Amino acid sequence: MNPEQTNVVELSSVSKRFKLGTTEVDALKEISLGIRKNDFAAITGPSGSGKSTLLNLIGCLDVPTSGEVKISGTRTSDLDEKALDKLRSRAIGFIFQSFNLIPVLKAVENVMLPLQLHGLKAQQMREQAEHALRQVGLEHYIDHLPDQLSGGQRQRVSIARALVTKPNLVLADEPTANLDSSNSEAIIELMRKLNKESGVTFVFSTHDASLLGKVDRIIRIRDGKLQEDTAAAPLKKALG
Ligand SMILES: Nc1ncnc2c1ncn2[C@@H]1O[C@H](COP(=O)(O)OP(=O)(O)OP(=O)(O)O)[C@@H](O)[C@H]1O
Repeated sequence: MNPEQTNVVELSSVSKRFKLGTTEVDALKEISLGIRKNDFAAITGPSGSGKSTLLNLIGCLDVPTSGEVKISGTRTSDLDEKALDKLRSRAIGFIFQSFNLIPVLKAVENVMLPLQLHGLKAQQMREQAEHALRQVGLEHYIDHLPDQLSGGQRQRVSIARALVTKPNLVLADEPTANLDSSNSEAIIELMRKLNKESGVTFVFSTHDASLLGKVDRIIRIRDGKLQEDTAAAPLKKALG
């Protein structure tokens, strides 16, 4: 079997250089890795090591300076902005550390938002949003506004919003950074349950070493370089 067929996203020798005035920062250097279907993976590394930059490239929110990104086998450099937008909105869900909920919209209305690009009727959007809120255990908070919810509940709403379009891949940049330790664990356990039950691939970044015991795969970066990828370990071992 061609291993690429099972990869949701494939990065080949990807580098990212930022220019700030006359200064250049090599945020990522020659990273090659594949995100496989059903992965439950954490990207970890010190502050400034390139975690957010890597997630942004995996999610096609940014483009590499060199190297290649493929989504489900399609080279993203072959797509125009409109095609890339469409691919992103259908295939990838995003979760942010600050939740990014709209304060004047109820939980269910926040979750309905990504469906507006999908040409559904209002009733269908509402039913799908309510289903996503049930999946994250918020069936009793459907009509609450974000400021009537705790931090952990707000992050659950944003997980429901990421899942409502039924993406193959959900990316989360430091999803637990604004939560206390018990809520952080609960959010990772919820993502893991959704990963096991619905087969959604999850990749999230974290500083928090205590969460790494809960993932199947650790992608560790340092100074923009891939330092460790536990998914690659068995292969290396097998090759001696
Ligand atoms: N838009 C940008 N312009 C210039 N430099 C940037 C930009 N985005 C990131 N960088 C630089 O790239 C490097 C990697 O940043 P990145 O945000 O990916 O790290 P990180 O590991 O996510 O950090 P943290 O854990 O603190 O969020 C840093 O040196 C950062 O200053």
